Amino acid sequence: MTPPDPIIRLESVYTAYEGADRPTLTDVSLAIEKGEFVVIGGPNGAGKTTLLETINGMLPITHGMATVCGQDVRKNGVQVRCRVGYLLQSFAFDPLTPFTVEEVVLMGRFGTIGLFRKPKKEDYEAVQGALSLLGIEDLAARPIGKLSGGQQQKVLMAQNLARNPEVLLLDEPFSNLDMFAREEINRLLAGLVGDGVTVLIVSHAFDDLPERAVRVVVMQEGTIVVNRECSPGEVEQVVRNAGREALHA
Ligand SMILES: Nc1ncnc2c1ncn2[C@@H]1O[C@H](COP(=O)(O)OP(=O)(O)OP(=O)(O)O)[C@@H](O)[C@H]1O
Repeated sequence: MTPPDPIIRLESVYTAYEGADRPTLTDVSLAIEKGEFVVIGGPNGAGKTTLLETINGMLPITHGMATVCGQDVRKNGVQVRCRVGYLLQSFAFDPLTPFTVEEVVLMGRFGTIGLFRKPKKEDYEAVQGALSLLGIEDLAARPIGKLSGGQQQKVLMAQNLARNPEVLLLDEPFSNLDMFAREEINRLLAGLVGDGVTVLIVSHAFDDLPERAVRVVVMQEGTIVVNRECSPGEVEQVVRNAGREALHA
């Protein structure tokens, strides 16, 4: 039997921001299997967010090939984004944003519901399920803009989970969270990976990763310099070693 295709496959990908005179990602190749937990490290400006945006079909790929969930990212970005959850780095709502928490989480279902269609019972059930996974049912009726940064981050996580993503891209998801919330989200992520969801997480803090084998990817200057499996306890050392080697190169 032939093994299944990787759920994420990049082959010699170059990505450029609009108006930039040179590509931000250069010659990036990566194959991620379904259900892997991938930690992406590397210094500020190395291209970690750019890598997530590329996988999510948000940036023009100027060279190379990228498929996610079996879809060509260059041609079918919208279809890719329906199957991928993406938690943005340090996103904050305007205090006057006119939506409740429940409405913001329901927005995660829009790709499934379709434009101008009414949400169905199953959409509301998915919203309740996501709120309960994050332990924020009590916030459902609150205006999103009036919540704390950590609460907003949990709501955005719930929004992503409400769409039942096959791939979850998380850009520094712990930045606003207290230690208890971090532990809870980690348990949640371990459960999702156990259910076959593929998780990619950009982080600068590696102290409380789920207890399972992970793939660590280290980026520097727009390219991948390390890509290997290890235990969660080894991740920080792998990232540090890559940084030291770059300094002495
Ligand atoms: N919208 C943009 N337009 C042009 N260049 C950008 C844009 N966003 C990021 N860049 C550039 O792309 C490079 C990679 O940025 P990116 O945000 O991917 O880094 P990062 O590794 O996620 O950094 P950090 O750890 O600071 O979040 C940087 O040199 C940055 O200046």
